[in-house]
Order: sequence, then structure tokens, then C-alpha cells
Amino acid sequence: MIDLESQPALVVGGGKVALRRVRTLLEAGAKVTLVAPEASTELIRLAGAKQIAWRKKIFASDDLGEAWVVVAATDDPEVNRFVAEAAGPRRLVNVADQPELGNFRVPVRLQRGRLIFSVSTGGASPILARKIRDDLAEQYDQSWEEKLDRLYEERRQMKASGWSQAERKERLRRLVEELITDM
Ligand SMILES: C[C@@]1(CC(=O)O)C2=NC(=C\c3[nH]c(c(CCC(=O)O)c3CC(=O)O)Cc3[nH]c(c(CC(=O)O)c3CCC(=O)O)/C=C3\N/C(=C\2)[C@@H](CCC(=O)O)[C@]3(C)CC(=O)O)/[C@H]1CCC(=O)O
Ligand SMILES: NC(=O)c1ccc[n+]([C@@H]2O[C@H](COP(=O)([O-])OP(=O)(O)OC[C@H]3O[C@@H](n4cnc5c(N)ncnc54)[C@H](O)[C@@H]3O)[C@@H](O)[C@H]2O)c1
Repeated sequence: MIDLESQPALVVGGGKVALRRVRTLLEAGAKVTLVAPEASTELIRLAGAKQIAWRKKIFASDDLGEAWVVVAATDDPEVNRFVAEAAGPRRLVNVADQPELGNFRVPVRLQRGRLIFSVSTGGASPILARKIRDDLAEQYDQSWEEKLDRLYEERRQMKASGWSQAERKERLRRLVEELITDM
């Protein structure tokens, strides 16, 4: 939930994990550069469509440039370690196969408009994290996007009204209960 809009991000590696990270970074509005000698068809397509810049080469430390976020997602643990070391402690660094070498991990995410779920199992089981996400997706279906907009609007109006905090709290609590009963 960090604001990455227009921030430079570097993804090292061109496989399945790199593609997942590239998608997440693009959704967050980051300017993504990919460094990899080979890349998957979808990554090549994104590069062709100019959504990412692709340096078709193996990683070297001068690829880091101004990158604020760095992802090491090659299939070579030594390369991933080298990327993390070269990136240093002053950037956001994610390492796909040795998370302890980086300083952030990637949870599973589910978004319903203003409502965002983030599920992590602390490295225990990404498969369980995904299953919990799928369960939440069923429980909180698309209708929650609108429900959240309604809550947002009501709360905004109440804040502008002359009601006491206690009155506001009680009304908002009831509204949330109505929405949940409606599920
Ligand atoms: C949630 C998700 C997000 C994403 O990556 O986008 C994610 N892994 C996903 C899938 C997945 N990962 C793995 C498999 C193969 C089956 C298995 O082994 O379970 C599958 C299934 C698949 O790929 O289909 C294997 C695996 N994963 C990690 C290691 C290394 C290690 O743990 O040391 C290895 C062993 C590699 C090996 O040995 O080969 C590490 C991490 N994986 C994390 C997140 C972080 C911890 C999150 C948490 O604690 O919950 C962390 C620490 C990385 C990080 O923070 O960057 C994504 C769900 C995608 C979705 O459905 O949306
Ligand atoms: N975090 C997760 O969710 C998760 C899930 C599965 C696997 N993994 C781990 O993540 C890593 C990547 O997995 P994958 O399935 O994406 O791998 P992959 O084999 O699909 O892709 C590896 C990529 O790394 C590139 N590469 C290799 N050496 C390089 C170098 N020196 N510089 C730049 N690029 C280089 C290759 O060209 C290739 O594009 C593996 O270590 C795997 O064990 C993590």
C-alpha cells in the first residue's frame, strides 16, 4: 500500500514470478524496467507495447540506477543474492527465493474497490494464502465495492453534519451491521 505512482522499479528475471511482480508494480503505477536475457511471451508483449522497458541482458549492478523498488526473481540463487547486496539497504528489495535477503515480502491481494485484503502466511504456505484469498473472494463478492462506496459517502456526510461523535458512531455501526446481514 505504498504509493508507487511514477516511481522507478527494477525487476530482475523474466519468468513466472517476474511476470507476477511486473503486473503488481504496473497496477501500482510504477515505471518498470526488466533485466533478463530471456523473458516469457507475456513479458515480451508488455515490452513490445512499451508498458515496460526490457534490457535483454544478464543483471549488472549499474542496472540499478535510480530504482526505488528492486525485485530479484531469477532462477539462480547466487544472482538473486548479488542483486539484493548491490541494491543495498536504502531501497525496497524483494527476493523471490530467499525472502530474508530482502526487506519486503509479497502477500496475496484481493481488492473490492476501497476494501483491500492482504494475506500472508509469513512464508509458511503461499498455497494456503491463495486458498484463504479465494474463500474471502466468495464471502466478499463484487457487491462490496458499492457497499464500501456507500459507507464512504455516508461517513463523509456525517462528518460534515453537526452530529455528535457518539451519534455518528452508533449510526455507522448500524449501517455496517445492515450491510453484513445483507451478505
Ligand atoms: C502469494 C504469492 C504472491 C506472489 O508471489 O505473487 C506468493 N507465492 C505465490 C505462489 C507460490 N509460491 C511458491 C509456489 C510453489 C508451491 C509451494 O512451494 O508452495 C507457489 C504457487 C504458484 O506459483 O502457483 C513457492 C515459493 N514461494 C516462496 C518460496 C521461497 C521461500 O519460501 O523460501 C517458494 C519455494 C520456491 C522453490 O523452492 O522452488 C516465497 C514466497 N512466496 C510468497 C508469495 C511470499 C510469502 C507469502 C506468504 O507467506 O504467504 C514469499 C516469501 C516471496 C515474496 O515475498 O516475494 C503467490 C500466490 C499467487 C497467487 O495465486 O496470487
Ligand atoms: N515467490 C514466489 O512466489 C515463488 C514461486 C515459485 C518460485 N519461486 C522462486 O523464484 C525464482 C524464479 O522463479 P520462476 O519460476 O519465475 O523462474 P523461471 O525459470 O521461470 O525464470 C527465471 C528467469 O531468470 C532469468 N535469469 C537467469 N539468470 C539471470 C541473470 N543473471 N540476470 C537476469 N536474469 C536472469 C532467466 O532468463 C529467466 O527469465 C526461483 O528461484 C523459484 O525458486 C518463488
